[in-house]
Amino acid sequence: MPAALPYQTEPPFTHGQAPSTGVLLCNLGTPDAPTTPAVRRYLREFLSDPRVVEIPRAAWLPLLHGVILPLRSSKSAAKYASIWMTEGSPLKVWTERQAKLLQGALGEAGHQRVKVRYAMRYGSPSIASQLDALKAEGATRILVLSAYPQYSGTTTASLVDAVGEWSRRVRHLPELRFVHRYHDDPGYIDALVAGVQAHWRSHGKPDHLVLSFHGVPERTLQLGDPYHCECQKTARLLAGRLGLDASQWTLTFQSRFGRAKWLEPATEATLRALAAKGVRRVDVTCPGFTSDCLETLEEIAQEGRVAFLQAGGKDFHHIPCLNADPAWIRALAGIAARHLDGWPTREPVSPQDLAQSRERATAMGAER
Ligand SMILES: C=CC1=C(C)c2cc3[nH]c(cc4nc(cc5[nH]c(cc1n2)c(C)c5CCC(=O)O)C(CCC(=O)O)=C4C)c(C)c3C=C
Ligand SMILES: [Fe+2]
Ligand SMILES: [Fe+2]
Repeated sequence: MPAALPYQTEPPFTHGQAPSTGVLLCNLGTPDAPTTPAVRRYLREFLSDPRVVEIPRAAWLPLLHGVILPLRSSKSAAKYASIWMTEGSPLKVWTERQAKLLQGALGEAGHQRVKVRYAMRYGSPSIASQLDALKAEGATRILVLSAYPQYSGTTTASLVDAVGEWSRRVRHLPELRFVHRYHDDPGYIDALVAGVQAHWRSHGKPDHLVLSFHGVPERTLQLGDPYHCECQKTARLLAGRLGLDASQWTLTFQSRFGRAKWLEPATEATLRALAAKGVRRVDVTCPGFTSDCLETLEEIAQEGRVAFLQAGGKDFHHIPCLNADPAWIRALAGIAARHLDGWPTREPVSPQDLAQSRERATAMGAER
């Protein structure tokens, strides 16, 4: 028996039929429901990714399956239940809206033939299913747009891995491009500035602004991950544009996981220290998260608030993420358009040409 081909059978690209370009907005992923089994499934997939947990598999997997999943799934499910929206998980709700709005914004910017979809690295809709869908819709070029403004091996590189996994079973691949970072993109910074200023117009200014980014193990910095540096740059640009001097803001890292040392200063410890120092009002915003999610709505807006108030602070504000803010959608469209512009179009052979080639090959075979 001949070995089975690793490829699926594919129809030829549909020549000249719109749309020929796809944009895939990729975010981290989230459980399908705020229940223990759904969170367990999600965490199992997420925390089994060697990009996320860089511990030798033989040591990590027994710990994950024997301790972490049994203990964490129900605790995390309760946290998810506290932030769940009628339409679903906030991360997914916002990412889906962003994709829809991005479709419109790209159309207005002259990219009418571009089809936008969104996907999740873990959970659904999977990256593979959405790449299949774009290809079936005729996309001969696909721009993979990360929802993370700052590059990290733990997140951005893992999106590339998932696309690579998909490509291994595809014969006629679309051309692929990746947006790895936009931590200092002027449109992104402008949208962040406008979001903070709008909050301050309605609620007045705080004594101190905390810019909280998701943490990663400190070891990744020593090993060459640019994430720490890109967070610093985003924070510097944002604070500068807000006219804050160094004493008025702090960059922190949240969401520590496990026993290893993570990037510091930690958000919660900083909130407690600020309160202890006599800071009465603190505002926290999370520029590295483009959508509100568990980490911003529960860890910051709920747990962070309690930590600050318990330590003696008087007033705590969580400034929402960019979500579906029109300035952000414009920025996202600008980022995508700059990667699409100048991407030369070379349509694959037409179905007619393909049929002729096949006929010719068959005829030559018959002559021999
Ligand atoms: C080793 C663990 C983790 C690393 C490294 C990590 C990096 C990292 N994560 C984000 C963005 C998000 N993380 C979210 C949730 C989340 N993160 C971890 C662990 C690591 N993250 C866990 C276990 C969880 C799940 C929730 C929990 O049980 O605590 C989310 C929110 C997802 C949601 O459904 O709302 C986001 C977003 C970044 C940007 C990052 C590295 C730069
Ligand atoms: Fe995370
Ligand atoms: Fe968290």
